[in-house]
Amino acid sequence: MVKAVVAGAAGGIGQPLSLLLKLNPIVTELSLYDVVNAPGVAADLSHIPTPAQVSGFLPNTGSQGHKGPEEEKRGAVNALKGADIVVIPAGVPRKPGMTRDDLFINAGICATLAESIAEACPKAFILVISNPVNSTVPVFAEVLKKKGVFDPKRLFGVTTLDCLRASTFVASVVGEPTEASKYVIPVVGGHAGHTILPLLSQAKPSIPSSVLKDKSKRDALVHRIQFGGDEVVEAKAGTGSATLSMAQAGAEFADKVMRAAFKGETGLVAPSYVNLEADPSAAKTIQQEIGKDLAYFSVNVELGKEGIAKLNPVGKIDETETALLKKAVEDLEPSINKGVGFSPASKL
Ligand SMILES: NC(=O)C1=CN([C@@H]2O[C@H](COP(=O)(O)OP(=O)(O)OC[C@H]3O[C@@H](n4cnc5c(N)ncnc54)[C@H](O)[C@@H]3O)[C@@H](O)[C@H]2O)C=CC1
Ligand SMILES: O=C([O-])CC(=O)C(=O)O
Repeated sequence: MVKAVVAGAAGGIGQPLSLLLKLNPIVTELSLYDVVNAPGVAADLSHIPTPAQVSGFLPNTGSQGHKGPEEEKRGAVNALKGADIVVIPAGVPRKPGMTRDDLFINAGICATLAESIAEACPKAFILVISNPVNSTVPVFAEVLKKKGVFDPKRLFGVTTLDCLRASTFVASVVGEPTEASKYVIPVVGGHAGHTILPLLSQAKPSIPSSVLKDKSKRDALVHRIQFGGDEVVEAKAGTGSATLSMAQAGAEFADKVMRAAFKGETGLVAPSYVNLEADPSAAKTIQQEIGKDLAYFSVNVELGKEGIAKLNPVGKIDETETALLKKAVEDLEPSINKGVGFSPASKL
């Protein structure tokens, strides 16, 4: 029996993500939480004949009529009770002209949800989608630490959309647009602009040197992967950011985490933005590779029964990537510090 929770389930990502989790046969219970409309989304999905039994929760569930921070937490705790995996796309998306860092207002939402998780399901795998991921993952970790339940092996920043974009854009540039899914490109670093570092030199199958050695082609490709989110934000012209591709990305990553944890599948590897303490000996190697003692970084993660089984080193990178890595680390550090230093309004 596997209980999955989506927090932010009524939103642009939350709805299609909840649909995809409803279609995943590993999930037997699907609990949807949002500050609006979660019961409606739950009623809708509940008519699909798959194993997952669906329910929806609002902040004031269990104590009608009040919607203060305490009520919000109570509703979330009801939704989260006994969860095995929690996927979190709760929070405000970007509008044109904004950076992900401008979404730091989501830190408060994340801190409140982290408190509820600490109380309701401290052992759950936590998959953070809410931006800015580079800071919200540290926010989750700090709250969980204060509550004495932090397990770095169970906390994941979801960066899968960067990998999907890398596959799609690489396939298009090499002239194989219909073969996108065969390209696997590790994307390391973080999830914002220059912190997104696609390791094109490690692509499988490898990218032809006619692309890799052509500076303008390669720079354009890297830029498109790093700033792919902006393309969608601009195309949506003020109505939001990537939702459908993100739902697919979130569902793919959640599926891998669940297959490793609950089905015992081995050899499942995917990049994710994690606290490097999840694998202390690998952390040292990674920090040496990146030239800085960052506490968080996205690397290829080997998934297992307890979440993170092993962190893979960045590995061999070429000269172009070495320069990109320097910039990624520079930009990532302040975002991590901002998340670590965040003080939620409520007393933890
Ligand atoms: N990690 C990634 O690769 C990506 C992350 N995102 C981020 O995901 C987040 C959500 O994006 P969208 O779904 O497009 O936004 P949206 O505005 O459509 O949906 C967000 C949902 O969160 C809910 N919400 C707000 N406060 C809440 C709380 N305290 N508890 C539970 N739910 C709450 C809202 O009611 C809404 O239904 C944004 O921060 C966005 O930047 C978006 C795309 C990719
Ligand atoms: O660009 C945004 O704000 C949403 C996001 O993280 C992405 O699409 O990668």
